[in-house]
Amino acid sequence: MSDLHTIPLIPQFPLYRVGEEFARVRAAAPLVHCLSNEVVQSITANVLLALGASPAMIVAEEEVAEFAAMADALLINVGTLYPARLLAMQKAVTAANAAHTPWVLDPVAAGVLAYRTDALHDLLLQKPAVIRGNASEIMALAGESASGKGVDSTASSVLAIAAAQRLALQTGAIVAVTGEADYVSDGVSTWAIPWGHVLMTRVVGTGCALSAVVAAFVAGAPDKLVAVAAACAVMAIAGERAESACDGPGTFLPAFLDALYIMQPAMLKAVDE
Ligand SMILES: Nc1ncnc2c1ncn2[C@@H]1O[C@H](COP(=O)(O)OP(=O)(O)O)[C@@H](O)[C@H]1O
Ligand SMILES: Cc1ncsc1CCOP(=O)(O)O
Repeated sequence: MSDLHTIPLIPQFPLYRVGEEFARVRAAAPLVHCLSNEVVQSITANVLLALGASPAMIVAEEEVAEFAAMADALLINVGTLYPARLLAMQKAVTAANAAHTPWVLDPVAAGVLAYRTDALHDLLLQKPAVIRGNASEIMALAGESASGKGVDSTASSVLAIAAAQRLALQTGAIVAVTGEADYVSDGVSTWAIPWGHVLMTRVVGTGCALSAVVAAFVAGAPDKLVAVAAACAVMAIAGERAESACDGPGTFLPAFLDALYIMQPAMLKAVDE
């Protein structure tokens, strides 16, 4: 585990680049094939729609390969994993790789349960473009003896920076570790995304929806590291704005969707200049 005294200084991702990436995604309106968990389907689809992307939850073993090849990006989230779903995921990933469709892995509760942890290690061999998880999940995948509290992290993201960098080098994926601040790394360069609000952890699915947004941003991206950092920033900034317009978790969710919908790429540029 990293030691607080050895945490490197990580540069903050510039807001003007968030604006540029957001403009690219809004213009492209990417089609995102989501094989997510059964808890977060609705918030995931709504977040993608509010942003301007097109979600499709195509999950049947008979259909996933065909759809992964026509989508702009694929999301694999193991939150509610069972054998039939895992088989569909493996077929979707194989087809995505053959069609050069980038895919994102959300390793929900990695390290907590043996079945999903074994499945995740197999999926890692299939070259995800991005891995997005909380600190416990990223540390577990990087080989540390970390374990979350079910689907939640028991560690701070700042303590998982080294694990994220190592996992990126091991897999060739961009790794995003999220929490109080988000850190995005390709193993060589690392960006910090300092925005967000703790209320985002009091409604289910913000992390899972973020992984879907990461998939939307990575579709056709000229620079995947920049795309993933921008995706994290857009969600975190929307979280801050929603918090100031709500009373608690019940009103946070609609305020969050509104914040994503209202957000304009040009506004993000202007704040930084
Ligand atoms: N303590 C916090 N303060 C501010 N933002 C947070 C905090 N915890 C999580 N977030 C934000 O919530 C979103 C989901 O992250 P996280 O809770 O780490 O994912 P997961 O749901 O997979 O555990 C991210 O955009 C992150 O920036
Ligand atoms: C509660 C729960 N149980 C299995 S998957 C899941 C959703 C986790 O969503 P998130 O980590 O984004 O809050």
